Amino acid sequence: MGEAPAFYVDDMQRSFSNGVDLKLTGFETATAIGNKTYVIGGNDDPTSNGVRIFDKSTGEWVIPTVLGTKPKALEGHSCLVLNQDKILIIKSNSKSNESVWFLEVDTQFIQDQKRKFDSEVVAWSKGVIGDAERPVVISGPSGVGKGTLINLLMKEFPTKFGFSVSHTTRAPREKEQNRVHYHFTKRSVMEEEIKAGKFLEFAAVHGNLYGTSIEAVDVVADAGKRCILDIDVQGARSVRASSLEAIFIFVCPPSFEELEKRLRARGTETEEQIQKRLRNAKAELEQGNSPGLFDHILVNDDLEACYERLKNILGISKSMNTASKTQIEVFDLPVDLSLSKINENVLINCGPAEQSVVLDLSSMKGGAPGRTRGLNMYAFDPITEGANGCNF
Ligand SMILES: Nc1ncnc2c1ncn2[C@@H]1O[C@H](COP(=O)(O)OP(=O)(O)OP(=O)(O)O)[C@@H](O)[C@H]1O
Ligand SMILES: Nc1nc2c(ncn2[C@@H]2O[C@H](COP(=O)(O)O)[C@@H](O)[C@H]2O)c(=O)[nH]1
Repeated sequence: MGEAPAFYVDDMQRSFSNGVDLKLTGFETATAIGNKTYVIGGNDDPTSNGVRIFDKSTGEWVIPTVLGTKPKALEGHSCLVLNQDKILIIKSNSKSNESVWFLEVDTQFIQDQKRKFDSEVVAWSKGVIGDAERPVVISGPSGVGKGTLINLLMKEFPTKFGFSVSHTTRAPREKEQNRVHYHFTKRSVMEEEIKAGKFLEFAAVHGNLYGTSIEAVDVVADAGKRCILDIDVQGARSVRASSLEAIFIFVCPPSFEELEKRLRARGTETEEQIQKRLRNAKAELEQGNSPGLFDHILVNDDLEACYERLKNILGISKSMNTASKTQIEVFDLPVDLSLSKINENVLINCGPAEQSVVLDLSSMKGGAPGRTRGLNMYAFDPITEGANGCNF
């Protein structure tokens, strides 16, 4: 069963932790793990960013750094502690596919971030019902044709793929649009955002800062699309070390001379910038072969042939554009619900008049920063199905 939290709520909806009034407001909940009580939700107070922590050992409140994209309008919800390192949050009065969230409070990722920030850190990840397709990281030297290949893919499969719009401190090129090709950003602003933990990865590339925000990847996932990231080799290494579980593809030119020809023919860089990019390309081509980093090496010789090979790697064909996705059943969750847990199953009790819902966590993977995928959710009638060998 779910662990009993070390707080209680009196008749006046006031929660106490070791005798201290937590002064819960509105839709806030309090969940205790060890010495800490996590107060979640409420009226989107910007100073607490939706999470505040009462530390019983010091008797002090702590406002943590909150990473990841938090749920919108986190009003009524129920919480359950999982593995003492994360809190499962089920939003009430919501669609089941939007209802499952995790707040990581002491996972390996959080422990690493706490060391980095030298302060209290928590991170949101959205629960995805079913197994969303793995994001695709495409790397390779400047001018090799990554953007050209990605454009072909997005044009042919507009409903299937979404581009992760990076941040950069470089100036826009003539036809580049802010928020479409990049989020063009001042270095000082981007540095602040990096410090605030908003980036999945970032790197200094050809003298500018580039980075993928957690939000850029979440926006694509929220649109139900498979995310494509066009990032350099350093960025690929960081993503490899994260929980994103992407497919990594390195694009090579047929020769160094051909790479230089393409970069010059594109006509977007000064001679000095071209020289810098070509110098960096040598190092990148060496790193592209680092063991364990890239899953596939793609030589972009003939564009059409290379594009076909890319589609093969991604396991797609033209017919997939129209093929319907496996439908996941969507339930309405009521205003009042409660949670209990047995083994890997969470029972979402929806009240006597409603069918209950089971959230099966056994195939759960991923996590912050990103998504927690592989969840299974189905309606459950405890009266008729309880006797039929279900796990409850
Ligand atoms: N297979 C190919 N054969 C010939 N030209 C190509 C091929 N692929 C791409 N190009 C051309 O090479 C140039 C560079 O391509 P592109 O801008 O896509 O490179 P990129 O890898 O995205 O570069 P960057 O990392 O600098 O953004 C473009 O002018 C493009 O039209
Ligand atoms: N680590 C990251 N690298 C990125 C990101 N977005 C783009 N890039 C890489 O930068 C170079 C140069 O790009 P350009 O648009 O200035 O030609 C190229 O290799 C891109 O792959 C990012 O978010 N993170």
